[in-house]
Amino acid sequence: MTTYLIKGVSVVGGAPTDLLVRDGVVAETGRGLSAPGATVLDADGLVALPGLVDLHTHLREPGREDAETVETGSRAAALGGYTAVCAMANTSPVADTAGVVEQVWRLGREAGLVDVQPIGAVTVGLAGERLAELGAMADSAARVRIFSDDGHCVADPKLMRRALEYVKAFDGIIAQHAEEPRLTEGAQMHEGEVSTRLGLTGWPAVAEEAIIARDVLLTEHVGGRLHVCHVSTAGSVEVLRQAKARGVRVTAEVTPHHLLLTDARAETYDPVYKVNPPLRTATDIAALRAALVEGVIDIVATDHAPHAVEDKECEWAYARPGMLGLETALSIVLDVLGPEWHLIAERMSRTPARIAGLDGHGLDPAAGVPANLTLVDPAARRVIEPADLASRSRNTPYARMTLPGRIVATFLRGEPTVLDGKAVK
Ligand SMILES: NC(=O)N[C@@H](CC(=O)O)C(=O)O
Ligand SMILES: [Zn+2]
Ligand SMILES: [Zn+2]
Repeated sequence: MTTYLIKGVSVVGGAPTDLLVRDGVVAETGRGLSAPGATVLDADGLVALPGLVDLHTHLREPGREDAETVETGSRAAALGGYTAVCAMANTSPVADTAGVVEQVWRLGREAGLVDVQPIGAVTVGLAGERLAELGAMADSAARVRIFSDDGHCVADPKLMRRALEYVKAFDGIIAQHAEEPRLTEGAQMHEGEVSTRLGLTGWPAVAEEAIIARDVLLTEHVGGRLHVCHVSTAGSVEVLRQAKARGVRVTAEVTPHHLLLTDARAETYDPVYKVNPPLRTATDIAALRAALVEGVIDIVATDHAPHAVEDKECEWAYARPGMLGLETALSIVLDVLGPEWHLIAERMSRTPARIAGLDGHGLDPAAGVPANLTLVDPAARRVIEPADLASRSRNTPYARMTLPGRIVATFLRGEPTVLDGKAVK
């Protein structure tokens, strides 16, 4: 195993120091370190962050390997500065058994680019009718702790209650895709001024807010743990704020795209902007940004949702919802929050690692800590070229935009997965 001496790096925005990475851990830190035989990386001007952790990634394997695989998605993640991702269950077959979650977990190990932690489905086939084998998935080699029917809402309140209750036995979490299905039948975009003008069926904010309100009450009632996926409205923020003030064990995520893009993008009729929940208004964006700073929203999660060309380059109404996120997330957050390194580390690494219970992740680089870290060049600016992305899909909403920040290197347990901005394998 190669030893690396990272020279002159700012650890989470602090004064420049050196990091000696040896045998999978940060062996030493301090100024003017020397280590004969070590590979020296000049990190002048770079910022070291704990490796990013994504609580919401679609890797599409098994079933849609034409859109992404565990390996290609893992490479995209490493290039984005991630060292761990949680893989959503809406694959084909659905990850609703110990067998499927173990397969995804094993594929992640084989790729060896990030730690892939499978999320299990809440209901069999995501059909919302009966609970999947939650206990068997928890006991499997994949040790599943987060369960989600993401892509679908667990709409039946009785099932949701039973799921929240069941996973308490192993301190599990239900991650909800909050969308009241009756309120979003045929929905194409955010319900508001723009949808009215374009004549597209609207997805009202209340369809999200009503489910979150119901679920925090259910969670409070059973004493469970709830995580709310891709929060997108100002009203949802208020529901979460009240729930947290009462001490309900609820956490929430926001995606980079919901922090930056508005429903006005739909005016282009380019389905690259079609996503679930839909892009909202500037007022929602302002509330989401403030909530992220404040901590009412705990984390940024990408909801990286690769789709094959034929599922995206078609008429808006027929296009699948979802957009890529892993390779651009840090740049968008940097653009939105500015170089607030502690906040970025908190919202993109420490807290998601803690929620998911990922040992060895989310820890600031310090002596004795597993070397899961990423080096960022905050001064760099780059133009996003879809063809250059490592993802197998091309559905980025940031094509040809110039974004701040570049991932220079990523280390997983002391082994580089990215060096000089390029994937190592
Ligand atoms: N976000 C999306 O628009 N799509 C996701 C599903 C989901 O996150 O709900 C997908 O799997 O493509
Ligand atoms: Zn979802
Ligand atoms: Zn998703």
